[in-house]
Amino acid sequence: MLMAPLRTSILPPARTPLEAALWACAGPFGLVFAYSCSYNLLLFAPSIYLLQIYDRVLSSRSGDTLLMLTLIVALTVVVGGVLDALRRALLGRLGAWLEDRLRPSVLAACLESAFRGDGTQSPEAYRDLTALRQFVESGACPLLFDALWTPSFLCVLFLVHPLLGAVGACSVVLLFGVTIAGDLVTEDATAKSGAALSRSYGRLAAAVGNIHLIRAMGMLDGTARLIHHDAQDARRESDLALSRYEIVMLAAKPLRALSQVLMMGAAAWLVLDYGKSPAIIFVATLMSGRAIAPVESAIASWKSLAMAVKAYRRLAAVLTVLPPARANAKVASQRPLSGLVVDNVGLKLPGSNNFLLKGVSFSLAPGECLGIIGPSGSGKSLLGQVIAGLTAPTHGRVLLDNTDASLGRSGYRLGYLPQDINLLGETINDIIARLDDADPQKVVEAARLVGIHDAIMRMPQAYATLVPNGGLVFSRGYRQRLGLARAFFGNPRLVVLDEPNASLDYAGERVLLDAIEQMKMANATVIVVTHRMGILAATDKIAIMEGGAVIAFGESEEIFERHLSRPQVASQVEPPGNASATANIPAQPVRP
Ligand SMILES: Nc1ncnc2c1ncn2[C@@H]1O[C@H](COP(=O)(O)OP(=O)(O)OP(=O)(O)O)[C@@H](O)[C@H]1O
Repeated sequence: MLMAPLRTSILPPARTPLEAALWACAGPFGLVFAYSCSYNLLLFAPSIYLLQIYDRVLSSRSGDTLLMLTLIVALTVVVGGVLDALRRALLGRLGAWLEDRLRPSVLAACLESAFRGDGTQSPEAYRDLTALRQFVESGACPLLFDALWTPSFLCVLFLVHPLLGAVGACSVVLLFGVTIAGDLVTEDATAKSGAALSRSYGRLAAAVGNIHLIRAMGMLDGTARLIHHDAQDARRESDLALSRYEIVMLAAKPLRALSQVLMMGAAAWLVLDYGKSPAIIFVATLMSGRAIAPVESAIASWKSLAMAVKAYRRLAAVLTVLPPARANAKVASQRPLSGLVVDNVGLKLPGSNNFLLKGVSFSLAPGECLGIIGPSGSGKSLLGQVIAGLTAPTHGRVLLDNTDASLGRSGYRLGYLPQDINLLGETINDIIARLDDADPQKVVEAARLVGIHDAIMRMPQAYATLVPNGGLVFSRGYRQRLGLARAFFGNPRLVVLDEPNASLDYAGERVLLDAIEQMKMANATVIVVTHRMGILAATDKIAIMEGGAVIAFGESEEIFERHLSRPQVASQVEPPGNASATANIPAQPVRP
């Protein structure tokens, strides 16, 4: 019951998932605050006990009063201990809840941020979530609540005598100043150390991902040296931060001892000159101890507080790039099919005036297949990526059934086969089903479509066979077929295939032609980027690209008639490995 996060109607609407999660924690945090208030109130008990002993017990010499007072104070100490344990347990569970609640949003935001080209921040932001949980769970949090009571203890000192209050307040301010100074002098080195450490982790992750290449090319030592240098930089900067911090903190201990001596001296002077009860010496010492303790503890946990604040800021920043809510796939599938419209699409790199794609416009009906051909570097793959929604165009737009298709906003299931096939997933099933918990029958259908079902069934665990190293163990042709099965999986509305037959043999290419025909029959719009003419037999339209622009577009027959030579059409599917396949594409722009 304690952990049921509250979200009451009096709270203003939260804008980000981080704010929403923190608002939801308001109730449990309030409870921790209440426990802390009770705990700190109970800390006054020993001082009152001392005053009572001096004022009542010693004068009356009453053993019963002493026993009663001692029992009451013992009870407050026990209750205080229980409250302290309760608030720590509550914070522990709250930290875990906060992390679980935020993880999906933070992961989505990290991946989106990587997609938008700011991938360096992603792993760090993901680690920040753990840092935030660790801070909430740590003892630093209760100390913050305790520190709120420092003014109350100082007030009591002022009430006893302004001189005692002044000594206590000066001690607190000086110790707090030392803490701030410690943070300021280490800020720069700590930031540099964190950046170098992130760099070394990033390099290690990249090295692990490319370990075969690194070993084969003899780059192991060089890679290890780079990572080592980054780690050394990180340690050097963190040593620098630590030594600066320790120098500043050298002042903290004597300052603490001095404040105690001054407090006792001032209290004793008040007893001598102003006839105050000797008990105020003990009360003053106890109260100043209580006022200074949270500040002193905060010195120890200042670092974790500062780091938690930085982690919070980074998380808040990364969560602003959350992907737009996915369009409802059900609604998308109910939309009337009107086809694909590529409207004056242009693409240029940031800070450059060089257009990689220029004024590309065409439209395709549902169930039509377009072949994109052209010389190397003409922009075929880039156009495929823009149509598939992997890259947003800087000019123009791509509409699928009258809905913006850029960055996957159409809500449709899209199929994409990249040139460099990266098979993500632990098993064959994962790879084809795109890591989804999909109907096994649909996975089998996709595998059958590209003709690899029998080969999969011959594997030791069929579709559950583990695929190590992203499928690098498989032949290129087999990986290409797995990539195709993944692209065709789940009846996609739009399929973009970049060089789908580059590694296929003659039989594989025939199967691919059949698969594309089936996709067309299911009303999918299919785009094929290719250098090899055989696959063009499946196309209804062909676009020829040159220098980022479409220089010819039309019905396949017409394009073959006007721009490509007949013999290749006649063969329909040529034997694989025909290097002269693009030889008939005109080198000079030809206007349709
Ligand atoms: N991320 C990028 N940054 C800068 N330039 C890029 C980027 N991606 C592609 N290019 C450039 O855009 C141009 C078109 O590249 P693209 O890969 O689309 O060519 P292509 O026609 O598919 O070539 P190929 O047939 O060899 O695959 C090339 O000059 C390429 O160098």
